[in-house]
Amino acid sequence: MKEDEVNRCQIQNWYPRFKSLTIKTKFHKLPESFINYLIDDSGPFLLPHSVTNEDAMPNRVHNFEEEDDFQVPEEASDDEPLNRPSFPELEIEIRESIETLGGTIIPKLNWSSPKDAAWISPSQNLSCTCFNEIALLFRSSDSLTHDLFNAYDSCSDKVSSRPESFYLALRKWYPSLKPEMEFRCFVKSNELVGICQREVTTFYPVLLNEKDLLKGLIEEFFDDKIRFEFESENYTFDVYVTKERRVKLIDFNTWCGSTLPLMYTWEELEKIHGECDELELRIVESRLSVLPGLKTAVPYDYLDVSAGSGWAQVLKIVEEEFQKDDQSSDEVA
Ligand SMILES: Nc1ncnc2c1ncn2[C@@H]1O[C@H](COP(=O)(O)OP(=O)(O)OP(=O)(O)O)[C@@H](O)[C@H]1O
Repeated sequence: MKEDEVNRCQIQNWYPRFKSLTIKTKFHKLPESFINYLIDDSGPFLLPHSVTNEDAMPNRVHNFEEEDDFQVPEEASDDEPLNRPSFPELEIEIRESIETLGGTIIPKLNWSSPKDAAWISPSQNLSCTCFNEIALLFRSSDSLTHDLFNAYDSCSDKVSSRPESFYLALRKWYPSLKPEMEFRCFVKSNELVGICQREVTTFYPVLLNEKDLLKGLIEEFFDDKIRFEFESENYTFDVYVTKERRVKLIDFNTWCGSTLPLMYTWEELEKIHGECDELELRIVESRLSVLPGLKTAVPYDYLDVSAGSGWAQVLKIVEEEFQKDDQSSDEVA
């Protein structure tokens, strides 16, 4: 892979050309002081001081002394006051953009969203209404370390350790996107060689009936809108199919590198020849064939403790072993 191919997948680069096909997005070039704040591991984690009085964690205790039963530990009082970072200009510009996008957004850096950090947000998802919520998600995300440090690691012509500039992309938030309607599409030598379900941890029966229809819609979208417009030969893109059967572009990603092939393997995709082989839309065909999640990478089997599950069987064996041990220790005693 070449650096150019990686660069084309940065949202601030592809967005202007594909604006009409994707989610409305606003961009802010990030000052290096904010990038340093994101990567600084030296002290305690502090949210920026908000000049607009917006708070990422409204329910947390702000002033411990106001708590009825709070006693100041001696060593804690030495730490005050904490020097909180502040980015007043950026915060105000972001507030304006969020307002024009309807009040709620999902944030992204050049390539990635902080998708692994949703658990820390009070909403438990990636929606944000203010700068401090964005800062909280970004500081808590490991996905963003790809953008900050490793974006060019798979490049054969690597000279850059990071992009020249970082951008914050604010995308209008759609609360009712259905995960089963998101698909990843694989393009090799300008041919669409594979499509698959993006959320692979769940079986969606509806997809069994709609597979052919969805494949046709996505293929047509690729032929009409993407194939001759995106400059790379090998890449992936994610789409969402609306209930009106319109295909919306979510994102471009590289071929291989840090992009997950989801229900395929890269070896398998390399062998498909777009012109000869029939295009396949691969879905989870039954409850038994779900795959580990992207966010936690914990296999479903690990979480499933219901009767008859893998865990139930392991626990049964362990219990039997304990019983045997008990019996033999009884015998010894
Ligand atoms: N505007 C939006 N409103 C609501 N949810 C969204 C929106 N945009 C994206 N999402 C959800 O967030 C997820 C991650 O978004 P996105 O693809 O932009 O992140 P990413 O970091 O580039 O992910 P990947 O690296 O897997 O492509 C999407 O799969 C989708 O479920």
